[in-house]
Amino acid sequence: MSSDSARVDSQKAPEPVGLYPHARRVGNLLFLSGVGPRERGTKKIPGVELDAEGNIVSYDIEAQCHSVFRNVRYILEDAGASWDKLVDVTVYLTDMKKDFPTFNRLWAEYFKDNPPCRTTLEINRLPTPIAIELKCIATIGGE
Ligand SMILES: N/C(=C\C=C\C(=O)O)C(=O)O
Repeated sequence: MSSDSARVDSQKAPEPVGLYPHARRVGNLLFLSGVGPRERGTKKIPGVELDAEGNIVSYDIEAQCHSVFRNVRYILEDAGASWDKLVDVTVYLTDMKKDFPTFNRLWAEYFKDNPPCRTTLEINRLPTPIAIELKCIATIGGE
């Protein structure tokens, strides 16, 4: 890995599910790895009911949205950035038709009238049994 970026490992966000940091800083930009609605130190996913094989039986998208926004905030804060420094967010939903209206409403509540750029995509499956994952870029420092 190039040494001209600094690794960020959050102590509050959920543990990565593979070999990647929570974020990397390059100059005054902060690139976050994709993060979902999980809780650090537990396999529990807010609002999700799983069967014995770990397949999703049901989930509450509102609980997942609150959780994933909280995790993004944790990573930003542990990196020395903040929520209002987000500039670009890619949103992955596993069920656009069902979950987009709720997600879109909560997004507006979290960002009020100064939101970052956003791209929302539907994908078939995420690496963990979650319904939403965010990929974020923020600015940091240099002010
Ligand atoms: N970023 C990745 C997974 C994140 C999953 C989660 O936070 O639940 C990845 O595998 O690249």
